[in-house]
Amino acid sequence: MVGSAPILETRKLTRFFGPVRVTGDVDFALHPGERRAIIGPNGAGKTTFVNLLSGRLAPSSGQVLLAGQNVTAMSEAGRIKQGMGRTFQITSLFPNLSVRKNVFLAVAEHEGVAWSMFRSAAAHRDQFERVDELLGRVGLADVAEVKAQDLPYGRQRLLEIAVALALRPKVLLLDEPAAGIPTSESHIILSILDTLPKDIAVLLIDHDMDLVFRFAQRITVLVQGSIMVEGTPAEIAANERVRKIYLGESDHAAA
Ligand SMILES: Nc1ncnc2c1ncn2[C@@H]1O[C@H](COP(=O)(O)OP(=O)(O)OP(=O)(O)O)[C@@H](O)[C@H]1O
Repeated sequence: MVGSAPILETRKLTRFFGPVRVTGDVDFALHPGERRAIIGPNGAGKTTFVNLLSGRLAPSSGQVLLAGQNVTAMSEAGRIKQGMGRTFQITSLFPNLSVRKNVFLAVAEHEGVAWSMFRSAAAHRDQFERVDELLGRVGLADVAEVKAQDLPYGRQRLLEIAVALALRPKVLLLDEPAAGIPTSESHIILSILDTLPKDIAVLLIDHDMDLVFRFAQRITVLVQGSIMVEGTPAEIAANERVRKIYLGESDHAAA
């Protein structure tokens, strides 16, 4: 990773809401295949930062670069086409369609294949194989025919990951994939994250510190919209300022 060009980068990225600076002068770089987490106290600006990366929000100033290309003015849809994958806290699934159909539509969209009721199954064989592979990867093969809306919330989050992967992202932004999942089950998310293709850079935001510290190779700590410190999980766990400001008294010795 050292020496490789960043796949995702921000330069002096800044966002105001009215008079309040919620993101301030953020210089950030994520490298191909990296496993990174962003942590910070409530209101630190984590979700705003991800929204600026994905194009959901426009910055007040500064730049976002994806694979070296300045995408600051590009729409969210445009960035997805360029390889910026994302899961959403608010689900973006088709609730009435089956798990399999949700993933199929994403695969077909990515490959530019128009879905037709009148097409033979054989014509879609490659897409069906890809759908099966993705369902297996996120552990949803056994519920492939269940409607998305009938899945427990945690498994809907897994389906979102499958849909995001169907678009073959270079970068995957995961905003609270473990939200709504009991802490005792967050290891399921971790094991899915472990199976993600190694060439995809993954940026995780989550409040589950066990998940964050087990997942990340590096952690970026955001405080009041700016990067306070970056480092390995061991460095962050040992950082006095982080412990005081964010982790408090709890001990998250890097697992
Ligand atoms: N659309 C908006 N309009 C005005 N203020 C906003 C808006 N969105 C977020 N904020 C403010 O920006 C700050 C950062 O919010 P953000 O949701 O990005 O933080 P966060 O670190 O993701 O918080 P949490 O950990 O609680 O999810 C907060 O003070 C929030 O109230």
